Amino acid sequence: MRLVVVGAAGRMGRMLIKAVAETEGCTLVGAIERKGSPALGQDAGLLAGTGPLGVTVTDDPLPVFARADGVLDFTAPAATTAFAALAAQARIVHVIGTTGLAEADFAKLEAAARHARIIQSGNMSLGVNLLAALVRKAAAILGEDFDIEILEMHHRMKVDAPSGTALLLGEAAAEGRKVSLKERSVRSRDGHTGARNPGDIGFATLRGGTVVGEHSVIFAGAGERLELSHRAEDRALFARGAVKAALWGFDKKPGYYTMADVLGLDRL
Ligand SMILES: NC(=O)C1=CN([C@@H]2O[C@H](COP(=O)(O)OP(=O)(O)OC[C@H]3O[C@@H](n4cnc5c(N)ncnc54)[C@H](OP(=O)(O)O)[C@@H]3O)[C@@H](O)[C@H]2O)C=CC1
Ligand SMILES: O=C(O)C1=N[C@H](C(=O)O)C[C@H](O)C1
Repeated sequence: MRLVVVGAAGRMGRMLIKAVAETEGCTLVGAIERKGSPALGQDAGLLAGTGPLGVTVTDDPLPVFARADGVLDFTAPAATTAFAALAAQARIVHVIGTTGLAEADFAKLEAAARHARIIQSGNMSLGVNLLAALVRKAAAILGEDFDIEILEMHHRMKVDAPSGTALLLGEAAAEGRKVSLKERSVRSRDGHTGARNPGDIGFATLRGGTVVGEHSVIFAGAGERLELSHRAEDRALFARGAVKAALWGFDKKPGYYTMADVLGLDRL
């Protein structure tokens, strides 16, 4: 499968280049960065620390998408919606790991998925997607007597909050409870907030150091507490998940898919 990495010089971009180079059946055919990036003109393999791959980083996605089967995209919301339109034009697979997407961005991705095969997830790891299935189940069984709080910690450079994973886990909890996350989520508390409303789903965000990604979903009941947690120890995990998603999407029809589809977890 011929793959392009966009946001090639980013923390995830470099991991993705390495993962593509290390995966049998995949070839890197393009690496894209934004205009003005110091990475432009460099060999993508040297950028990622794999040794030369003969692919030069450019800022012009159009000709690169035209010769690709798929694009791996861990960038930023404005870039991702623009890349989705190009992936739709080229009728290719678009794997999206970018987080911090707003409702309007999701609407653009849904539109692009009429022609592209979009696989989007706030977390590309098997562990987190299994955790989401477990959270859905626990929320359905435990009911509103148990307060749900979602705690996450990431490195100091992360720009969006709550994390995409925290929101994915919140959606799973809301689905389990058959409520709308939008209506029940509490994303911050400060000052005299009053007592907790039964049925709320709370989020707490920590940022610092080099933490790759840690998430806990806490079910706090009367006299007992259940905690389901995941700790990512290496970003390579997400990159391998993204490549797996691209390979899965190769022979699928245009549409909007998630990692639960890729991993077969939607049936749990
Ligand atoms: N779903 C998952 O499993 C995971 C998701 N993520 C998400 O992936 C995203 C990226 O994370 P991370 O790698 O740490 O962030 P970085 O900031 O290190 O990387 C993002 C890269 O994208 C580049 N970029 C931004 N806009 C464009 C554009 N228009 N064209 C080309 N390149 C562009 C940035 O360039 P510049 O620096 O010049 O802006 C940067 O090099 C975040 O949203 C993060 O939350 C991260 C890990 C796992
Ligand atoms: O920005 C990151 O680093 C990560 N982002 C994703 C998220 O927002 O959940 C996934 C992972 O936890 C790392």
